[in-house]
Amino acid sequence: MTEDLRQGLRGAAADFYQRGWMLGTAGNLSARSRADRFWITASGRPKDRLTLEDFVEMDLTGQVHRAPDGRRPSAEASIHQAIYRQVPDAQVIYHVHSVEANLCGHFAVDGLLRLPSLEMLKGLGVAAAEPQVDLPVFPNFVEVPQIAAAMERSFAQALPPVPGALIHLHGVTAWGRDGTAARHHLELLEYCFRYLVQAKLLAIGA
Ligand SMILES: CSC[C@@H](O)[C@@H](O)C(=O)COP(=O)(O)O
Ligand SMILES: [Zn+2]
Repeated sequence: MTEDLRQGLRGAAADFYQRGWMLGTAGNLSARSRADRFWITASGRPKDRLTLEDFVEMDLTGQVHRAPDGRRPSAEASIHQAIYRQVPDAQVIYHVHSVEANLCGHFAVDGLLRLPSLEMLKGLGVAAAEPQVDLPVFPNFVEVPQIAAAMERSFAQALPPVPGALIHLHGVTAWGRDGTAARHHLELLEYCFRYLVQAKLLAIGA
């Protein structure tokens, strides 16, 4: 069972690497193994060639339970902890660094990125003819636990309108009730980012 979780994350990482979202070891992926524990990619590993030894099991307080060969958890594990603590439905979390996600950070106003008003947002849980959805954008503090704390404070007040968030000039994080849902959410957000960049190039409103 836990091997299945890690195999699922390996497959997702290889796929996201091919799309250019996890180059140069960028990004981190995790999956809950039980309510208060999750497997997460070890820090600094190449995401196109992860092995089963490239995952660390830890809990929601940050304590490491299994670390093959002394692997260290992702440097951004505190962000995963914060999301798992605040979003009970989140079973899988994907954090990637795409060019478009980082370009879109420049379009944010007061920490919010207005997503394009597309029917596809239905796949992110927003069913409206012309959806008006703002994605939260968090500052990229040098100390990662500060990013995690900002997210946790925000999510404790209200969860984002869609299952994802941006970190400014850093990357996007999306989650779901399983690997398939998390992947769909990430793909839909990335589609929105590409749309927004194209719309800006064409100088049209989104
Ligand atoms: C390519 S450097 C990117 C890292 O600083 C970080 O943002 C990242 O996403 C990967 O960190 P990691 O510790 O490997 O999980
Ligand atoms: Zn990152």
